[in-house]
Parts: sequence; structure tokens; C-alpha cells
Amino acid sequence: MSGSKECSNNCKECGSECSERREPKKLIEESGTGSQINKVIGVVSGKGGVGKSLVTPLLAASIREKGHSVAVLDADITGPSIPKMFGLSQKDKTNKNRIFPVESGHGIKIMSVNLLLDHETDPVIWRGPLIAGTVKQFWKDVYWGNVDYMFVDMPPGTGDVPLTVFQSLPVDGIIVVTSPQDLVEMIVGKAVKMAGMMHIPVIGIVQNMAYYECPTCHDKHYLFGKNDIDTLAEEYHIEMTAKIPIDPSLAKACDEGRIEDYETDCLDNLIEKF
Ligand SMILES: Nc1ncnc2c1ncn2[C@@H]1O[C@H](COP(=O)(O)OP(=O)(O)OP(=O)(O)O)[C@@H](O)[C@H]1O
Repeated sequence: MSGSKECSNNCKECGSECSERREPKKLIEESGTGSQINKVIGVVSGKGGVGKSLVTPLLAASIREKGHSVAVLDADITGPSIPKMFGLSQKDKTNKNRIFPVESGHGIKIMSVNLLLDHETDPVIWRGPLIAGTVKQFWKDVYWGNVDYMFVDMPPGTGDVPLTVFQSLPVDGIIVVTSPQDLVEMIVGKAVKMAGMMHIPVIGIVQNMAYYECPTCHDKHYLFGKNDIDTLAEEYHIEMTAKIPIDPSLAKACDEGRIEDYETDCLDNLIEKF
């Protein structure tokens, strides 16, 4: 406290809420004992239905394939689809004090509210503070062990949960997922500006369902228009972009819970950036 012996006059490093505080207190929470998480990457989208929950497992699986230890924290509490993508229905192994993540076939550690519910069709009808509290609990109370890269799959938009994640978790960067449509500039803009306000760097933009490649002639068809995501990225000074085509075999892999088996190099340039 100012004036007292202990005061270093450095409010950034001090947790006291004294009357002379000049800087806001840091809200970042430590991960729990036994969890050593090296990098935290948020996967966000300005709106729902763009395939964000498909991009998160694709990124996680590509990094895992390179030999890193990877985790996915499903922060989409009211619309969790991560376990289904990995074909997981097994309940987590909790004991009195600890929640353990469930491991996918390729060894990705996963925690999602759907792994805690009795039935995956049970709806989560909770108010904002409870939802935000659950996300923090996933961060603090799950025994993650050693993790090189943790991906946080956020609910769409710029609401309560993204705000909680940005304030409470040490997020190293975000990836913005979008789809080709006229509204893209406005939607991406909101997500990018929110990250800027929270001082979190944007690693790249992924455009899902960017085109369809004809299996016979290999021509690319831009079914939803040819939105130029690279120009948009340039406008916001974002170095990396990636495009995922519409691929029926990708949809099949999701439906069958085999997303880890789907081989693609379309996210490679983004992954190199990590
Ligand atoms: N590029 C693609 N090619 C084929 N199918 C796709 C593609 N992207 C998404 N899909 C299909 O759409 C389904 C929904 O994807 P996902 O759960 O990621 O998105 P969402 O829930 O609609 O959106 P979001 O997670 O952004 O709110 C997938 O299970 C898959 O069947």
C-alpha cells in the first residue's frame, strides 16, 4: 500500500485494493496445481454457424500430429460440440477434488460440459455468471498436466464468455473463424477489435467453406461468393490466413466423430506461425 513499508509503487505487480491504486488489478487466474500450460489460443467467431467448432479440432489435431501435447477447453457451454467431433461420450474421471480431461484417440486432452452431463441432449439453461464460472473452473480445477498448446473453443460473438476468457486466462493469441458472406467484414471486424481492446494478438483468420473443389476437373467453385479474406486481413494487419474448402468427407468425419483422422494441409501456414 502506498505510504506503507511494502509499497513498491508498482500497481501492476501488486494485488492490494488500496485507496491509492492507479492501475486496475490483474484478473488473470493461475491454472490449477499439476497443470502446466504453455500456450493458450482462443478460437473465436463473430457469429455462429461458421464452423468454428470444426476448425478448433482441426487445428488441435494438426498440432498433435507434429508431436506436441495438446488440449481443447470447450468454452461453448450452451452449445458444446467438441466431444461429438472427437467421438467422445465417455464421462470424465472426477474424484472429490479433481476433474480429469478425457483423452481423444490421438491423445488430445478435452474438457467440455457435455462430458459432465448424463445425456448429451440435456440442455444447459444457466445464467451468464454460472456459465462464465464454469469456464474458469475448467481452467483452474481440471487436472490438465503438461500441455504445449491449449485451444479454447469460444461461443460465437463478443459476449460474456469471450470476455471472461480474455480477462481470466493468459490467452497468447486468437484465431478468428469466418465464412464467405457479405457481412464478413463487419463480423470479423468486431472480433478483431474486441481482441485489440483486450490487448490480445490476432494470429490469423480462417475462412471456412471458402470454395468447393470439383473432384473431376479440380476447378474451384466459390459457392457463396469470392470474399477476399486476404485483403481484409491486410486491412487489420493480420499476417496469416487459411481457407478450408467445403468437403463432404470432412462433414462425414465430423458426423462420425473421426475429425482427427481427416488429413488436410490447409491450416499448415497458420500452424507454422505457432
Ligand atoms: N468445410 C466444411 N465442409 C463440410 N462440412 C462442413 C464444413 N464446415 C462445417 N461443416 C459441417 O457443418 C457442421 C457444423 O460445424 P460446426 O459445429 O463447426 O459449426 P457450427 O456449430 O454451425 O458453428 P459454430 O461452431 O461456428 O457456432 C459440421 O459438423 C459439418 O458437418
